[in-house]
Amino acid sequence: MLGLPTGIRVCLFDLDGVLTDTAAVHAAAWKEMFDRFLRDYAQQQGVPFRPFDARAEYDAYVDGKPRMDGVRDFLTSRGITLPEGTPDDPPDAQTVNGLGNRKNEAVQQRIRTDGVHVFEGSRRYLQAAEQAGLRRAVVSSSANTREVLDVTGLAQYVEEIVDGVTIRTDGLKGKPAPDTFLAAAARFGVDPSEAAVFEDALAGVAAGHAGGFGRVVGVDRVGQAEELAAHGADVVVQDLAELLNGEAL
Ligand SMILES: O=P(O)(O)OC[C@H]1O[C@@H](O)[C@H](O)[C@@H](O)[C@@H]1O
Repeated sequence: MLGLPTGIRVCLFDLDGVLTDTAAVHAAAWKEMFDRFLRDYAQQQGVPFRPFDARAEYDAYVDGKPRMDGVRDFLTSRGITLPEGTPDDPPDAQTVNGLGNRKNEAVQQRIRTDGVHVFEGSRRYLQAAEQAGLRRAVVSSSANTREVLDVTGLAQYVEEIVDGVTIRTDGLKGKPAPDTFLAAAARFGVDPSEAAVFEDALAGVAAGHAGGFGRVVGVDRVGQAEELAAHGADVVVQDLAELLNGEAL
C-alpha cells in the first residue's frame, strides 16, 4: 500500500527536506552564521578564512541533527572547540549556544520573510496515507517544527510530533540515534517493524536503519541517492509522489 511493504501501519516523516523545502533554508542560515563566525575566528587566530561548504559540510555534519549537535559536530570537524555557554546566550556570544541562537535568528527570519514551500507530492502522500488509515507523525530535530507545520497548513495531517523541543524536554538523543523515531512509534503502540521512516538527511536514514524500522525511504532532493542508500535507506525516491504512482517499489 502506498509503495510500502504489507504490515506497515505508521508513517514517520522527517520535516525539513521531506515535507517542506526548508532543508535549503536551514542550509543557507547555517552558512550565514558559520561564515560570519569563521571570518571573525580566522582574524582572531591569524589563519586563512575557509567558508562553510553549504553542501558537503552541511550534509556531513549538520543536516538532520539537533541544532547544538550541528554546531558542535561542524566545529569539531574543523578542529575548533568553543565553550558550551548557556541556552540564553546572546546571538553574538562565541559559544556553542550563542552560535546556535544566531543560526536560529537567521532561519526564523528566512521562514517569516520568504515563507515555506510544501512539496506537492508530499502533501498528496500525507492525504493518501490518511485516507488509507495509516497513522502519521512528524519526527524532526527542528525546534521550529510546529511553526512550520502551522504556516504550511500541514498540521491537519499530523497526529503526533516528536521534534527539537521534545528532544530537549524528554532528554532524547538526536539523529543519527534512532531514539526520536522510536519515541514516535511508541506513541502509536507499534513495533518499529510496523513503521516506515521517510528521510532526506544522512543522519536521518542512519537513525531509521539503526531503529530496525520496517522501511526506510530515502528522499533525495540534492543528488545524494548513493549516500542515502549507503547510510541505510532501503529505497530512494526523488519525490514521495513516486510511491503513489507505484514507480519505486
Ligand atoms: O535549528 P532548528 O530549527 O531547531 O533545526 C535543527 C535542524 O533540524 C533539521 O530538521 C534540519 O535538517 C537541520 O538543518 C536543522 O539544523
